[in-house]
Amino acid sequence: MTPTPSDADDPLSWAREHTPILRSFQDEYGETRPLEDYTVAFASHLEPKSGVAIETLRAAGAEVLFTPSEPQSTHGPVVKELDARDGITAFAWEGMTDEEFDAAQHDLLEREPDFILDDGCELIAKVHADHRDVAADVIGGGEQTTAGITRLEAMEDEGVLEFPVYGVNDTPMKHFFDNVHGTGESSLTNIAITTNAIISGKDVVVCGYGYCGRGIARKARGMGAQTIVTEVDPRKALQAHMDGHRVMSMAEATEVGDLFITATGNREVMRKEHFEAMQDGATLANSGHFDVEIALDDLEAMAEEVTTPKEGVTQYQMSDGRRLNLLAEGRLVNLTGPYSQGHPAEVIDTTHAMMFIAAHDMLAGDGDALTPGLYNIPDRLDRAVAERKLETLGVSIDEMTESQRAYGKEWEHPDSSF
Ligand SMILES: NC(=O)c1ccc[n+]([C@@H]2O[C@H](COP(=O)([O-])OP(=O)(O)OC[C@H]3O[C@@H](n4cnc5c(N)ncnc54)[C@H](O)[C@@H]3O)[C@@H](O)[C@H]2O)c1
Repeated sequence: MTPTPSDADDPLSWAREHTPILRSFQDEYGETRPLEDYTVAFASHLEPKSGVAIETLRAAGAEVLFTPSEPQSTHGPVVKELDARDGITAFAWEGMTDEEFDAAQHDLLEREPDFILDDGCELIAKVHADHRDVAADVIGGGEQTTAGITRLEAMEDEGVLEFPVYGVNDTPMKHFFDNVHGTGESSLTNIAITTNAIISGKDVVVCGYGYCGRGIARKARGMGAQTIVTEVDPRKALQAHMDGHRVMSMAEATEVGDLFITATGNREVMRKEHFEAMQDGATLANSGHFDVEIALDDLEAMAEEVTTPKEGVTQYQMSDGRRLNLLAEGRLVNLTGPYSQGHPAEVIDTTHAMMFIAAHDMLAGDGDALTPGLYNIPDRLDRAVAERKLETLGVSIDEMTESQRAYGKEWEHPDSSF
C-alpha cells in the first residue's frame, strides 16, 4: 500500500500524536471553553509542537495571536495552517528578518492581548517599553525560558512590571525536563546532523552547568565524548566535577576543545581571546536563548575569509590558517539550524502544558487575583501536570499512608529505637 502523507494536510498531526497532555486539555476544555472571552498572545519557536499549544489555547476558547520568539525558527506550513483557522492570527512568516520580527511583535501588541505567553520576554518587555496603555490592561503573563526570567527579575527589581507573570521556566515540570533533557538531546542531535561529524571521542566543552548545560554534558558523555565544563559559579563547577566532568577555565578549555556549546544565558562567553587560542577545525554552537553567547563581531573582525562549507556551518578562516566552524549563526542550535526541529515532542508537551496552565489559572482559575510581580506556578498545578504525564506513560506510583503523612509532620519521633 502507498502511504498517505498525512502531514501534507495537517503539519501538526505528528506533534499532536506525541503531545498527550495537550490533547487531554483539548478534550477537557473543548467543551467548557474557559478562555472564551480572552485574547492570548503566544510567542514561541513556531514549529508543529507550538502549533499544538496554540490550537489547545484556541480549543479552550481563547482568541490567539501568535508570533515567533526567534525570527529564524519558524516553519512556514505551520504558520499557514494555524493562520487559516478561525480565531487564530499569525504575526509571523518563515524567513523573517530581525526588523520584520520586531515590527510583527509591535503589530501584535496593538491588538491589545489580555494575556501574554512569552519565550525570552520580548513581548512582555516591548509592551512595557512601547505600549504602556496596552500593558495597563494586560491581566497577566507566563514566561517559559530562563533568559526571559532573568529579564523579568530585572523588571521586577526596577519596579516597572505592570502585571503578574508566572515564571513557567521555574516550575519543576518545565526545567527538570525541557531544559535538561530537551535541550540536551536536541542540541546534540542537531549538531551531529548539521556537521555529520562524530561526537564520540571528542573533547566537548559545555559552557554553563545550569539545567541546560547539565543535560548537554550528561548526554554528550553518554555518546562517548570527553566532557569539559566551564562555569562562573563555584557550586555549579563543583557539581560538574562531582558528576565526573573535567572543569576548567575557558582559557584552558579553548586549547583542548573540539566542540564548544554555550548554555549560560550570558553574553560573550566565547570571545576574541578564546578564538585566538582555539584549535583548527573547532566547532562552536550556542544553545542559550539569545545569539550573544558567542561574540560574533569578534569572529567577523578576526576572519580573513568567511565561507559556508555546509548548510548551517559558517567557517571563519583566521590569518594563521586555522578554521573555526560556527553552527546556526550562533543562534539556538537546536532550533534554528537547517535540520533543527527543537525539543522532542514528549518533552515540550510538559512545557506547553505548564504555559497553558499559567494562562488558565490566571484567567479562569479560582485563586485570588495577583498583584504585579513574578510568581511561581502553584505547586498543586505542577503536580497535577506531572500526574497527567505519568498517566499518559502508564506509570503508577505510590501514595503515602496516613502514618507516613503524620511521620513527616512530627519532630519527636517517639517510636524510633534511639
Ligand atoms: N536551547 C533551548 O531550547 C533552551 C531551552 C531552555 C533554556 N534555554 C536557554 O539556555 C540558557 C541557559 O538556561 P538554563 O536553564 O540552563 O539556565 P541556568 O541559570 O540554570 O544555568 C546557566 C548557567 O550558566 C552559568 N554561567 C553564567 N555565565 C557564565 C559564563 N560566562 N561562563 C560559564 N558559565 C556561565 C551560570 O552560573 C549557570 O550555572 C538560557 O538562555 C535559557 O533561556 C534554551
